[in-house]
Amino acid sequence: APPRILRPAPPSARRAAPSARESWQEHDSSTVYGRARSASRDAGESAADDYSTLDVHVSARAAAAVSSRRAALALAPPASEPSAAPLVARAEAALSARRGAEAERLFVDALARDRRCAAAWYGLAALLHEHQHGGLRDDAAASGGAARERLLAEATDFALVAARLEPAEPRALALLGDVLNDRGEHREACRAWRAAEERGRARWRAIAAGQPAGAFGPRAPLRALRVGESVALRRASGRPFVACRLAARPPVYVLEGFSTEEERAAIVEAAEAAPLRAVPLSEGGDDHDDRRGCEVAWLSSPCTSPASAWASLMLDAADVVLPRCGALPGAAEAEDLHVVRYAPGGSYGLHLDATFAVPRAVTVLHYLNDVPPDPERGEGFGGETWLPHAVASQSAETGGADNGRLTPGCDGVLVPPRAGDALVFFSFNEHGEVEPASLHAGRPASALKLVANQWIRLELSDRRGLVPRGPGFGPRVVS
Ligand SMILES: O=C(O)CCC(=O)C(=O)O
Ligand SMILES: [Fe+2]
Repeated sequence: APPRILRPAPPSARRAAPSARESWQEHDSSTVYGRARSASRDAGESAADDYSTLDVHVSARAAAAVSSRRAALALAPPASEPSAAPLVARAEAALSARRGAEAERLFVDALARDRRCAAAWYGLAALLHEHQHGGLRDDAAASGGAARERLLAEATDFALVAARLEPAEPRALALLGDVLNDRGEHREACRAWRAAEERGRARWRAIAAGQPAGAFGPRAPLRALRVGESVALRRASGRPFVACRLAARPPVYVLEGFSTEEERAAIVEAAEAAPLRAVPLSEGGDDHDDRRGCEVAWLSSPCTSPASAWASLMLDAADVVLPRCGALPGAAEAEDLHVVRYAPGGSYGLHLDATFAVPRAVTVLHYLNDVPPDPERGEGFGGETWLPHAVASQSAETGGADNGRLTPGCDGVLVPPRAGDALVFFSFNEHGEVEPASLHAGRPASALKLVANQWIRLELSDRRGLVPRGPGFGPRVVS
């Protein structure tokens, strides 16, 4: 899940002087963060998506910011390529490979060709947001204080422009929420997230309506397994593994022996060489991030690095879990690999991986090392992944003692990290809705714990992608 780091935002100059109006600018009202101020909205009562209009101040600031970036980059005037699309595709690949400076040039260049290119505005906002989190190798991680504020202010404007230009898309508003949250503008962040969810829900309702049964669930043969049953399979690469079903709702599986030692070693090595970002313990502000004592890094998906040592791991896993459903746009697309390294004692509190705006249909959590049980505290303190509400039949009620409390080891599913295993669970139910029982946690680790999250989306509308493969792939039953 994207980290949300909260720091108090200094009162900043939010309103720059408006400059000349361009044709793509429309509204001229006094707004903050792209919406008209009104008493009821300020009280947070309205969840209406009023991001489909754009204030002239915001658009003027965004245009000025792009122009000054363009000047700073000393880009030649746009000439040869008439279309922004190829530039955006290259920029997205550069961003995924953490080449921030190159991504910036390309996005800015794309906007010089087409000022209405939503993907470029969104990409620039994502880039700046990631900069301030230190998730890029370039200079950016160093920027703190005022520089950080400036980056986030620009990211706010860019996300608002993108949200206006693609009114059916949730991604820009989800990002806007993250950016505002980072600025300490929590109420505004909530509005943006709510509006993103509204957009996402409408989108998934429409898509789900046209799907055959099971489109959102596990593919065969995982689908047919009952809880407690297992089946011996082979990865497309030929490696044998065993799939075992752990819960019915949500569908939860463990794929035993799925990754190879070489793949795990390569992931760990690359993550340590990548800009690992610490998720701080509190003090200075990360009270609201429910991770403790861990660091995170992103590694490129096979889309941008088809030759990476973990590309076939991700492709094979995508193949095993989701049905290839022609009507569903981009089924089996994955984000970049999200590596988490927990120090002893590190943990990740209960959370959902998916929202309508961030439709992570399936989580494949690759365990990269063995974590021993805690000799004193026992179950639930060995870095297990816990899904407290997971149940063994569709109709079963969630567990819990008389007091209604759920306990690791008694309730739900508790999966110990074992090198090579992959935990698979589905965050969308058969109706294409987010499944609340997919709530999960990383329990306190007794020792160093390394995992890699592979999030497979129903649709991949942001910069991270995995090239879908042709028909004919999929796990083979070992006879
Ligand atoms: O570390 C774990 O066991 C869970 C990690 C997780 O849920 C996440 O990174 O989203
Ligand atoms: Fe998670």
